[in-house]
Amino acid sequence: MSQPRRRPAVIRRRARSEPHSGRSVVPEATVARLPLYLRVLTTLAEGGVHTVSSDTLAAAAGVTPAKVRKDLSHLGSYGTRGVGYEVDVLLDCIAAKLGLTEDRSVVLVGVGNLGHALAGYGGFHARGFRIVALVDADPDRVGERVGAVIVRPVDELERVIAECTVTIGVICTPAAAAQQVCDRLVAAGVTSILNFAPTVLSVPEGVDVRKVDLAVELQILSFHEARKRPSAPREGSPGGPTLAGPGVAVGPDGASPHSAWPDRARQAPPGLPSVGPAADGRSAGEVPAGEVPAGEVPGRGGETSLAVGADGASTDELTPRTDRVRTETDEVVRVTRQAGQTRPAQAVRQVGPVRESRAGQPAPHRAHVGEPSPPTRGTPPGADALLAGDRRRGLAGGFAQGLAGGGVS
Ligand SMILES: NC(=O)c1ccc[n+]([C@@H]2O[C@H](COP(=O)([O-])OP(=O)(O)OC[C@H]3O[C@@H](n4cnc5c(N)ncnc54)[C@H](O)[C@@H]3O)[C@@H](O)[C@H]2O)c1
Repeated sequence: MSQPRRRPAVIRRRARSEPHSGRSVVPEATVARLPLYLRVLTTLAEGGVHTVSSDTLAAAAGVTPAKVRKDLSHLGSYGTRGVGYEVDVLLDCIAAKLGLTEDRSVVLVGVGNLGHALAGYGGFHARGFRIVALVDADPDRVGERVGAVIVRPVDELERVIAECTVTIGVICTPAAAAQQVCDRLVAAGVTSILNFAPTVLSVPEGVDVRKVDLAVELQILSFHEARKRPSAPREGSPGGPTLAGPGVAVGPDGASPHSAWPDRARQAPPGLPSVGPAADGRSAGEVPAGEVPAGEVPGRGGETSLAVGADGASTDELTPRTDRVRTETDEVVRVTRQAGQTRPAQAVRQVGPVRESRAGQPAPHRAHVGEPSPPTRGTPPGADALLAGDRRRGLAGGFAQGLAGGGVS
């Protein structure tokens, strides 16, 4: 079954040119941030903005300007001093690097609660991913229509993959069935798997697996909640965790690796893994000993501050950086003031206090209506307004809506 290719207008237009031809290795952490830049750039391009500074791009993506410049240098894109990056060119580069100049066909296995929500989410198509087939083992589900796709029996998995030239499989089955489903996907030619089942999959070399676990994300948030509001250990819970200090939970053996960071020392013990992906998209292994662990920001008094990402749903965008919160707030304040609105603070959801800049200095500016905001250096006219608007829309979280209601946003 061959479907006509449909790309988002902006990316489709970009596909004509191919400015990036390099085959250099791009670090995984950079790859993880490229989709963030792509989303920002797409918004800018759709709004008719031609250039963007690294400062503006960084603020919108939730990373530092230095990180933006470094990331983009891996693509051979250096921008122009005083001008910034050409939005069109950069969009081309990133789309090409991510392989988004062609549509990717996806098969989803396990059309239960989660599978339904994912299959019904329209945002994947807009980003170049078509769920071309839905497969389930339950005869009662077979024949059901979800969006434009009809659920097929799992017996047809191999045939579906061959028919639709599927290269990406999404597993939404119970954990017990996931490995077997994975094996079948791989045997049928699928080389990339997105696994939602709470189990570790074993795959041969050449097959990539990404795991999504929202419960893990909640647990990480819980970790920070516990640090913000340390509570006394529950009495009478033998074997349960005890508190060795403010927010530092250790197991009965005193050696829980994920929670053994001293609250104020702000240093990851050498050799211990991070509890989650680093704020800048690096994997745990990339955070050198001595650097602030994922989910933490340096600050006085052991404070931790978290900013929910622009779409409220992405792991990579859960960026615990005080300066990002402040920057976004400032931009939203400025834009909403221009628009004559009076309640800009609603546009930023912030978990935890924001008291300091990353350098540990008192914050020069807090967002209050009527307060002047600092100018953003090198920002082309319209870019900030566009991005602030995007962030406001993003807070509604199309993906989250899809998950909650199974609807298409
Ligand atoms: N990663 C996350 O953040 C996250 C969030 C929610 C649920 N989950 C996981 O996603 C999975 C699905 O959760 P759910 O609530 O949708 O469950 P569900 O029971 O509603 O749906 C599971 C579906 O898989 C089908 N299935 C079972 N075995 C199969 C097989 N061998 N081949 C094909 N289909 C098969 C079932 O018929 C059912 O339709 C579970 O493993 C759950 O733990 C993960």
